[in-house]
Amino acid sequence: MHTAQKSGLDQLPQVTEPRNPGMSLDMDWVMRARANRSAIERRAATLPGRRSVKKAHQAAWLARAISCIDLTTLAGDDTAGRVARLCSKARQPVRADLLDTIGMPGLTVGAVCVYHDMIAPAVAALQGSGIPVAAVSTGFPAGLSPFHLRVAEIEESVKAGAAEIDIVISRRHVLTGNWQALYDEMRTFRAACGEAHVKAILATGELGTLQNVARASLVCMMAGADFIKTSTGKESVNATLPVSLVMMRAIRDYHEATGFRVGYKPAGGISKAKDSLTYLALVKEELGDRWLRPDLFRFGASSLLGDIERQLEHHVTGAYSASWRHAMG
Ligand SMILES: O=C[C@H](O)COP(=O)(O)O
Repeated sequence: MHTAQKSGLDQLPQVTEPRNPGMSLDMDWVMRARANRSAIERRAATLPGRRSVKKAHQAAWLARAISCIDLTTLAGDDTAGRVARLCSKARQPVRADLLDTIGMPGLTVGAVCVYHDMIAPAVAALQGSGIPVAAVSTGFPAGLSPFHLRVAEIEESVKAGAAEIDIVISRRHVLTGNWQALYDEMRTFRAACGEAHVKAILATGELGTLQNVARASLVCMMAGADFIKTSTGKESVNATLPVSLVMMRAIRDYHEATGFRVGYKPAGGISKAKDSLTYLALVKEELGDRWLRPDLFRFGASSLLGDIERQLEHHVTGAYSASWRHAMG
């Protein structure tokens, strides 16, 4: 039997999901959304210690994690050369012989995520690979530039070849409870994206409460987000398990009520293979197997791939290599 089947993971043929069209803003639903912090934190605390993925199946789960990575570089000193190197890594994330051994030849990451000016080199370097380029947008990371420029930035990035746009929401709309303003903003961003898929970055570390996270998640989905994403990677607190529980449950509620599946992207500070397994197990438990695919789940991460590669190498060869051998860009 194939490694992936034995592991409890299904194979990865393309599945096409109808895009979330959004709906009108339902304020009753938004205000009903609550988050019981102590219950959520208790549940989150039990997750990392659990052996939800058996050792023999880890290679298949780690390979799945790779397929869901938005391989990211968002640094002020990014260059076309660094992005090109990152894109070769995206095309072949792990040594070919390791992938053959675990029965996953041709595995790639989910997308490459860059700033606007790096879209062109990324598109050129990924040509023919089928790997989409995602661009952070709308005045990332703070989202405080003039609104018309934020909208224009989306349009420019789509024109430059980005197939996915990671927008940042205005945190102040959440902090002041101005849900209509958040909805209108997100609606406009979604429209500017056109065919490109839009990920709504909530910057959860700046939203104050888990209840705000639950409400902002719902409002962004109502406004047509294809994905909701935790963080920019630049806040002082980025992806966490409690926040992930709240956002996944909002996604589940939205699916139950509307029939549309919205994707989930934890981002920022996820750098260890074992953490990626915890997240995948949580997705499986909270949302189900359908979400364990790159069209509905991504890790936003700049250094996770290096650790997963080391763990896979260890799995296959029994030895760890030095981390410098797994440079990203
Ligand atoms: O969206 C992706 C994040 O910016 C990456 O954060 P990271 O560098 O902590 O992995």
